Amino acid sequence: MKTIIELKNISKYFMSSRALHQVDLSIFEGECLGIVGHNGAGKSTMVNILTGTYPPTEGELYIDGELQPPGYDIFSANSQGIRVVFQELSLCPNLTVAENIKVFHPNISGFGWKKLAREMIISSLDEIFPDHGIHPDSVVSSLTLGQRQMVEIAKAFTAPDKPLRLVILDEPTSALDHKRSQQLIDYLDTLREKKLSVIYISHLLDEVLASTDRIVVMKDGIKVGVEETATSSRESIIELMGEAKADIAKESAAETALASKKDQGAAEKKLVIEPRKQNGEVKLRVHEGEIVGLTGLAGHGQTALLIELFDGRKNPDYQVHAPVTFLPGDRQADGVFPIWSITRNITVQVYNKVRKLFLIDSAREENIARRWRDEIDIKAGSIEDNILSLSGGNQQKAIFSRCLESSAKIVLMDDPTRGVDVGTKEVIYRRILKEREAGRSFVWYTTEMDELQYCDRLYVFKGGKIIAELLASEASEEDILKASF
Ligand SMILES: Nc1ncnc2c1ncn2[C@@H]1O[C@H](COP(=O)(O)OP(=O)(O)OP(=O)(O)O)[C@@H](O)[C@H]1O
Repeated sequence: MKTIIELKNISKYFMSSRALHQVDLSIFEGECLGIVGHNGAGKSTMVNILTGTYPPTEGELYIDGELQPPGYDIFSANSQGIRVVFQELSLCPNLTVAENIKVFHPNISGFGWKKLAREMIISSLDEIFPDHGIHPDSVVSSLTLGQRQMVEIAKAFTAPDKPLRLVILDEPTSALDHKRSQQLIDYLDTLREKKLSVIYISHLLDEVLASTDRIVVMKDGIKVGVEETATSSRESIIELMGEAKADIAKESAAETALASKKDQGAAEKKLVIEPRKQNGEVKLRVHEGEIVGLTGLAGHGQTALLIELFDGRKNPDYQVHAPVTFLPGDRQADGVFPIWSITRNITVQVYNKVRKLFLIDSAREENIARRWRDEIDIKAGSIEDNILSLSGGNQQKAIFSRCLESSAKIVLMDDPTRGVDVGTKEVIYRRILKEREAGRSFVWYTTEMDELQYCDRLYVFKGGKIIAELLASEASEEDILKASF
């Protein structure tokens, strides 16, 4: 197979923190290459070096056998047909979808630019996500997170000037539901014939196994293995990522079995969320010590309901009888406080715990942050570093810690494990189950079918309304999909 891009002996340091160490990697023409690894393993850093966002501290990058000079940057990468869809989406929220295409392709100009930009994005969306329902004149901020992710992906595949060589997708399905994720995987399958190479980075190992030809496994900035997908398995990948995590994954099966038996008895428990009026429609009810899952196709009102429940003023339909906390789905827009440290991001909701008279006691703050860092493995140089120095998945863990540290009795979660690695997810699930035992209630919207097995009851959404209530222990994936349509 023809090698189109090669990384040789690449290392990257941020001050004294090592993100990549002596990594060699070849990318073949027309292949779909998976990259997996725990949070902070160095996947995004590798992408940033490939796309010229950062220069490597040492090492060489070859494209078509030619060594790239020290000034290799995002423009050089773009001009050689290398594109990326970053984990944190990059569309301008105040512009329309078509205007974003114009910003991305400045060469589209003249009187007809708008028509051209509209056609370009719609034909790409139609090809990847049939029946997507996105209008090119919609302002991006009015789209759901999933729709923005679809636009971002479709945008990467538009190429008015030069042919594409490599498209890098970093966690492309993190806000997409099952149907849209499958559409993307089907589309990637068609690219081999066009000799377009793809790098697919994801913590969803089943998706990586379904879409790639080879899988590179990263651990602590080092490439620890390359597997042929055809002979690889979920277990062998987890093993390469670290044995401890493989053990955790095995234990989780037992936890899951325990979780699925937990719905009994809920009826006798106190209701903490209940509808104000019953008008014949299915309405959400949440009991003390219960995990309620919200499901259905993405963007059908699940996030909107969580926001309504969080903000009492927007909530005409429900009575909430206990304090709530909210774990937002859009990490960059609503989750992190970007100028604060990791510690302050974790403790911002619990000033009562860190206050000493009228001052904040930084030792107390640090104790809380350290406890969470150790429990859910937040990979940070120092917990006093800025939150943005963390990898995406580690930022997500900090936000999760913030919510669970609060004393709120009800935790509203919008896709809480988005971008979190497979080992830590299991730790998070166990923590949620433990909190439920202690009487906490969770309302959990997830785009991952697997996570629904941790819930007691499920509500399926369609067109902004709840259309079905299912008992999690009795509902199969098929039942949920049937109800969604
Ligand atoms: N701008 C930065 N400043 C300081 N450290 C950074 C910066 N960017 C990344 N790092 C560090 O480099 C390491 C690798 O991060 P990277 O984002 O590549 O991980 P990742 O494998 O993509 O993780 P995730 O799965 O969470 O996205 C992490 O320890 C991270 O904290």
